[in-house]
Amino acid sequence: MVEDGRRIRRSGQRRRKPINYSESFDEADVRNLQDEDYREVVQIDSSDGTESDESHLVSTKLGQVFEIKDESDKEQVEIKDESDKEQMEIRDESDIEHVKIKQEPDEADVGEDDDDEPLSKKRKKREPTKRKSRATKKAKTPKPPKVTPYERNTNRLFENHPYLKDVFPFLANAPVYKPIRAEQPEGLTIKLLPFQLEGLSWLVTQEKSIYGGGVLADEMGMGKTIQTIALLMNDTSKRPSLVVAPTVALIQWKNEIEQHTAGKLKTYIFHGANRTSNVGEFKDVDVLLTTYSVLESVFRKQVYGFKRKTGVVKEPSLLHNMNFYRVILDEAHNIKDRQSNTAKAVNTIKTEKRWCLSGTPLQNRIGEMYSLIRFLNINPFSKYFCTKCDCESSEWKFTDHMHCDLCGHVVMQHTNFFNHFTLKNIQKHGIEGPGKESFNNIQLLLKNIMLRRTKVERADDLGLPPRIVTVRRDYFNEEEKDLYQSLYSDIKRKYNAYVEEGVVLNNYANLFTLITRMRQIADHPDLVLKRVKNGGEYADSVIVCQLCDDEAEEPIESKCHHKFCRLCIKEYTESFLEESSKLTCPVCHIALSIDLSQPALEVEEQAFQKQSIVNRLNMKGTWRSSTKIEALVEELYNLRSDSRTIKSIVFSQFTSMLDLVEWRLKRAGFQTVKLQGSMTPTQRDETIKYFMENTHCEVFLVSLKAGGVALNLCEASQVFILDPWWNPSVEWQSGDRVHRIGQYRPVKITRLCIEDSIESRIIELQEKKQI
Ligand SMILES: Nc1ncnc2c1ncn2[C@@H]1O[C@H](COP(=O)(O)OP(=O)(O)OP(=O)(O)O)[C@@H](O)[C@H]1O
Repeated sequence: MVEDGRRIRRSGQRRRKPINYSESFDEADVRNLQDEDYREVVQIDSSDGTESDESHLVSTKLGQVFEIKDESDKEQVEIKDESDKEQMEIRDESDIEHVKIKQEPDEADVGEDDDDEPLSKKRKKREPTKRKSRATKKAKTPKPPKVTPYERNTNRLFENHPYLKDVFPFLANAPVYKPIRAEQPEGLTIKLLPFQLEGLSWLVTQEKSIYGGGVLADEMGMGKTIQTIALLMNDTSKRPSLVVAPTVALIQWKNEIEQHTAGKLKTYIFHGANRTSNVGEFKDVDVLLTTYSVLESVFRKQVYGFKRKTGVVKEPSLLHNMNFYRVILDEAHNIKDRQSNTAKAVNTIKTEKRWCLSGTPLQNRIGEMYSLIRFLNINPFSKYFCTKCDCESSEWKFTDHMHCDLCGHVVMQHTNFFNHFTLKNIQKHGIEGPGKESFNNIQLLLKNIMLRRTKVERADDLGLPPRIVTVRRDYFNEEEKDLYQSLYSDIKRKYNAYVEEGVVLNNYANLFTLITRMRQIADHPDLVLKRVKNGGEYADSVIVCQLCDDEAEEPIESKCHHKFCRLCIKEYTESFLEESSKLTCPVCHIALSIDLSQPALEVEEQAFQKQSIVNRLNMKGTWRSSTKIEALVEELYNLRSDSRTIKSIVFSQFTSMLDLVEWRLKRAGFQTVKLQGSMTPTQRDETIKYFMENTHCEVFLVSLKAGGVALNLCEASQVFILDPWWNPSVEWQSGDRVHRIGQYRPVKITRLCIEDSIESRIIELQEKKQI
């Protein structure tokens, strides 16, 4: 029943006009594929061509797994999720209303309408004439328009917190941002481009404003780091600053600061086991650099403690006991889950100014902005308000889970400003009517706290060479085709059996894994045939992702002790947006509980090498390459020239694929380096340096899950993406590693695709969406 109900709702939603976020968020690029499209991709619905209710539901569900769905559905699903997620803290207004109507009816609630309705319905049947005359009477005395639950709550909010009325008029009347160029800061050795000088001027003005910071959201590779360093140099007496960045970007930050300030700013990397515990060492430090994982870890140890023989020990966090002048979050979307420990860890840092840097501040949902707004402390957007009295608070304080610690009113009577004035109406109305107003509200807010420029807008300043994206299409050889077909038939058979038994949803994770296998075969059959099996020879020494069956990249662990690549489990959990209550562990099927931003589990480098697929295969004897690998080899051969080295980056989401490619390329005479998740920041930095500085090193193999963001790899001008990723923005980010300032050669991005496999369908649908 529930499923049917859901299906009906969804089909209703599909009729709604699709919502295009990108209109308002520039290149927010929330491009998902339609669920009809998804069925086209996977084609595993009932074999007779008719679509059962359940198959429809599941194809829709699976569509969400791979983010292939209708945009209007997306809106519903995404926002619904937000309200689900915020169930405890940010209540649904309609819920509040529902409860209120029952608990304490007021004038509006017990209006004529409510009482008359059943009676008038009855009369409609029995006394048509009388009913008509009454209608005429009514027409003479028109009723005042009904106040919607939303309006009622808004009124109550305004009654109890009058200043809230002025928030949006204030934002609307704020001076419009006018690009003004700042002076090049003294001591900054890199000459800022015109738009970067404008950026610096905005950063300085913004710090002086009531917001004390904001979001610098220039497109990737336009120099957000440089502009921030310029801000640091603009007034060096304002210190210390804390930069929180992903591990992969940490050393890059240090290098850029040192290179471009001629050593004027003293840096300290707070990372690794040997980091100091003596705050005195930070006395002369201008910029402290750390990672999200370290910050989360020290926060956790301070708040929750850790186990020792003597019991739980709590350790004060050095970073949380310092007073910073400013905190800068690089790749700030790392805190988009506001309930994660990482978000809590950054929110509790003591600082005067707060900055978020991100080329993609909005990856999936508008709700993701909330976590950034909370960090930035943008009032009243980050606050909770009581609709019954003047109580307001930055924290959600309900010790007994029922009544507010401050005012005693119940949970339902509290709401969050951002949620009420932006999310709720978009959830209910899309961008029509009140939804449009909420959309405008978000735009007003962003206009005041965010600066975003795109490469296209600033093409003249940047002088970037063109970027060409092509798809190279190949066909399976006979052997691969047989294998693929048999796997495909197996999946189809299993799927149909699940449909018949009515247990498709229970086998969701199973299907997810099987489809990953189809994608792995398109790379090389050995990824499936020779994968590390549970309990197998290497199972103890390596961490295997329980979703992709590959060596886990940035492995993280669920409460039920199962381990996954961070990106795999993230995609998996995001696919349950509509029904988070059904989110179960793909291994043991109990309700899944996992902190997606927890620090990655440590992997022994030696174990990592020992278990490489290359060590498991007989590479010298009978090993056969694959269509995909040979296509890459051919492309790389074609790039060879006598006069110069053309460097390439090869991305794959499967580390085993990178191992095979590495082995094959070495045999073909290519010098390669490889970046993988298990490397320390120093190892990563040395590997990047080796590639950039060594002319003979032609190919850089990068795990999409580990190195898709925050890398500067301008020495290369060719990018090969070996396997399409469900979320196209992850692929675009990889291309931006080379198409950035400092690139003078035309950039070519080649996506390798096996035409007669699931890959061609994914690419087809991604292209369809981009038109
Ligand atoms: N004005 C400039 N002159 C020369 N090089 C520059 C300038 N601005 C930035 N760069 C270089 O361009 C590259 C990209 O800059 P940066 O890393 O700051 O971009 P970003 O916007 O932070 O990128 P991402 O979002 O990918 O992290 C860097 O190598 C940087 O040194």
